[in-house]
Amino acid sequence: MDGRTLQERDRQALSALQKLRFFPLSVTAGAGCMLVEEGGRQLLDLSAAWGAASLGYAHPALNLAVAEAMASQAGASILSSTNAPAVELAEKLLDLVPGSDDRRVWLGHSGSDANEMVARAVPEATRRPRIMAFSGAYHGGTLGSMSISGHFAQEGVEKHRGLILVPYPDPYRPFGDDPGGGALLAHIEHLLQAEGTGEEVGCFFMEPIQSDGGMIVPPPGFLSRLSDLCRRYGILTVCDEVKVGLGRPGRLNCFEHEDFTPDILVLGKGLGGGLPISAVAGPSRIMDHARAYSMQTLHGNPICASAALAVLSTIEADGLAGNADTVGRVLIEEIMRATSSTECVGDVRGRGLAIGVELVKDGTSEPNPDLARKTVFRAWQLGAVLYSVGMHSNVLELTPPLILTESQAKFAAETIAQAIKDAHMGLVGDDDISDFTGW
Ligand SMILES: Cc1ncc(COP(=O)(O)O)c(/C=N/[C@@H]2CCCCNC2=O)c1O
Repeated sequence: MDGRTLQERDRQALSALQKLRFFPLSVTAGAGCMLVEEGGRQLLDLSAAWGAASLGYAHPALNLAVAEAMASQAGASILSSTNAPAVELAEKLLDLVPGSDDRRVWLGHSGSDANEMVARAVPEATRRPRIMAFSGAYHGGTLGSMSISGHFAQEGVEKHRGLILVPYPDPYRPFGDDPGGGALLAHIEHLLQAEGTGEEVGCFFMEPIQSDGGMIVPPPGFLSRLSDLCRRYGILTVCDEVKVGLGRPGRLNCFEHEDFTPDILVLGKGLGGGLPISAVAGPSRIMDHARAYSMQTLHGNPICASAALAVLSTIEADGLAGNADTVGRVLIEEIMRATSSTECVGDVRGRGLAIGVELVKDGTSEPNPDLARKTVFRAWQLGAVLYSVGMHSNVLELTPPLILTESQAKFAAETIAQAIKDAHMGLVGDDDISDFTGW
């Protein structure tokens, strides 16, 4: 090309509207957990593109599945014709996802369109117009999914009429100073008891680990007790596992850690292994309540459905949920060991390979977003890719490919610890990150 770098061409050609940049990463190739950037440097990807590259990059099973699907392309969607990969994927998901009712699967492109469909279909099918959700939750970037989200990135968008947002149970910053979550459950029940409210709420959106809100793991038993409360009021539980599902948390479904089975499960990101596909599994009284109701031209295309089938079979065949559990424990332990002498790490938490490292002002629990931005910038300089999340943008999010090895986890921990120390010492200046606003 004309001598300009990819970053320069990116700035002059791609819209800023969809950029969430933390450092000048220009990717030219990838394999396994490694990304290759312009100029040839290799970096360890601890984000997997916000959890989408569940099998890492250029995985042979994915390559084969996509090539075979393309070679005999069975149409391009399931709107007006069906195809075997889409049907097989739906059957596979109904087999893998526990549930009692007669259920159906809806296939979409993204977590956003999946959550948007649920937020539209449940109120209409149940005639219960209100929705409950958690503050801090990121359920999507489309109007409908933003309207039922509670993350600051979705402020300024009109919320779903009658939306009730409640705090997420955060043992590190507990509601009512009750890390066990009992005070919060009482608060939620009080809201439901208010004049007929409980009967007006059709569903409650929840993440079993609140990811963009800060990789927050709820206290043991909270979601199971919340699920019981919802059931008492006839409220459907919608479990958004777009980022933390499909083996990432050390179990196939993250809700399995929480001893409850949701009425509706939303999947995305890692389902396609880097190709755009999402899925909703739910009761047929919701999922079949209308025809031609929530569709997009390429929904259920056989290429992405084949990719998803390859992802699911690889997760099962290679025991990737177990690998996430084992390697995730190593990663957390190594991060804790490598940062034990620093006072700016407030909390290290997670399940499997869904991990958050909360950065705070020394010796306090006060969020430190500036340190987080400079740490992820420094980590990139040192050869690791990770980003920050949280309602205070002070939590390092680790969602690496599920194929991460223990030795890569040890390198990751050392690199993260070094990046925190370097950033804390001032090796990254404000001008280094001025072009990279993050959230
Ligand atoms: C729990 C959960 N549910 C739904 C979504 C929306 O998924 P899409 O971005 O595929 O539409 C997401 C997306 N999360 C954002 C995507 C935008 C960039 C910031 N990082 C994320 O992981 C999510 O984490």
